[in-house]
Amino acid sequence: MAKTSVYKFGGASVKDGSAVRNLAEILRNRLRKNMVIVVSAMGKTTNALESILAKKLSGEDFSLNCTILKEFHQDICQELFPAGHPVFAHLDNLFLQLNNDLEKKLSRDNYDEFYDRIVSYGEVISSRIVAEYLCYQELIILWQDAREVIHTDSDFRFAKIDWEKTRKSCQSSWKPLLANFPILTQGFIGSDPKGRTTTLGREGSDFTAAILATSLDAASVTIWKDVPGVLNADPKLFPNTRKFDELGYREAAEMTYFGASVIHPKTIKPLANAGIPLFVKSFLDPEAPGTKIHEHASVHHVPTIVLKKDQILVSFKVTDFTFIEEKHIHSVYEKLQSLKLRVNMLQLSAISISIVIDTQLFKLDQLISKLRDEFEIRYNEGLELLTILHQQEEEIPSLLEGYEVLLEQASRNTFQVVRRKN
Ligand SMILES: Nc1ncnc2c1ncn2[C@@H]1O[C@H](COP(=O)(O)OP(=O)(O)O)[C@@H](O)[C@H]1O
Ligand SMILES: N[C@@H](CC(=O)OP(=O)(O)O)C(=O)O
Repeated sequence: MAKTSVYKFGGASVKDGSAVRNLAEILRNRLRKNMVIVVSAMGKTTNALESILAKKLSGEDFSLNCTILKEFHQDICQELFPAGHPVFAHLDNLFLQLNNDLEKKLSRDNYDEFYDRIVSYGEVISSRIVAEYLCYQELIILWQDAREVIHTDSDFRFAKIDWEKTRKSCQSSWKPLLANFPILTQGFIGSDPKGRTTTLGREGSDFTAAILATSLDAASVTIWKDVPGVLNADPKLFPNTRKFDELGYREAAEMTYFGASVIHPKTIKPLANAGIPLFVKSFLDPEAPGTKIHEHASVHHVPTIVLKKDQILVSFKVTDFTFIEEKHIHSVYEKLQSLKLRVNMLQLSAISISIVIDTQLFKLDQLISKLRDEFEIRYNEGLELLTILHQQEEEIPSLLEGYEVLLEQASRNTFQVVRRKN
């Protein structure tokens, strides 16, 4: 039997009617049985659902947001389907369910579980529309709910995969189906042991593609993006970028670790372990080769820039005239871990620990309240973390022009700076 291949289409590739049409054209000559297509929510739907949740939490009226979101999807359907097509009833139904779920009680205590339930609608709605459109185009595909095979723990918003159970479900439920049909499913979502919806972390659909690929022993994964492949910087932020024709798993993982948002950071590891190549290709130029990420890529030393926005620099200063010791670091890391906060950069001085973290709702307040008895805490918000791999000294000043530097760190291969616009 031919090996499975996995395609992933993110939000940008299904952001409007013509994007969905383009997706169908990409699949027209490529779709075959044994293929899994993973789709994300359409455009910025997840952000829109997050805004609805924020309004609900603060007791504001969010009905207009829901109407706008429904109209956004309805407009896409009107562009793709004739009046009276069953997709319109599906859409009505899903928005009815979403509104019912939004009626339920939300507090800071059940926020994460509630969040997962609500934001999952983005992927469910998108996958319904895309599946209906493909079938309407006679590209026959089976719609499957990812929550039936992607098993996780109950760590809502950052759920961890139960790899064994996921593999079993993929092999027993989906493998037989794939022998006859391609499957279309959702990225980003899974279910916990009680069957409750979980999510894998923002932008987690790339990771879903990797989970399904390893669980189905796939031959390859292709993620379709609005860029020609993996470049040496985000082309939306930096001019004169260069595309990598190939990258080693390790290099790609390093780029994503520092924040290159083109691939979700958890995607590479399972693929590397299983030796499954990852192709990053452009949905705007599907015939172009893109970037191949695999084991035997030749090593390069091209300077590579990664920019992470919305960063907070927090400094913890000891107040009792002692110096920083292991116990201080341990204490800070323990609290960070309990809040599921990842450190993007760390710097130690004799009397302080400085960390850089992502901006996340409520988290800074919680961190400060947990540590304010031990340390004098200062923080700066609205910062950017700039990482340059294989830096060339002469190019650094131009990247810092017009910025104030708050923290800087360099090793032989990596230069990092926390900066703020002047
Ligand atoms: N090194 C990089 N190479 C290519 N694209 C990058 C890089 N770093 C960041 N990006 C950004 O990643 C975007 C594609 O990823 P993303 O928006 O998450 O896709 P999707 O949500 O459609 O899956 C590009 O539009 C680009 O702005
Ligand atoms: N829709 C989710 C999951 C995702 O991965 O989306 P995208 O493939 O558009 O990055 C998010 O926005 O976080």
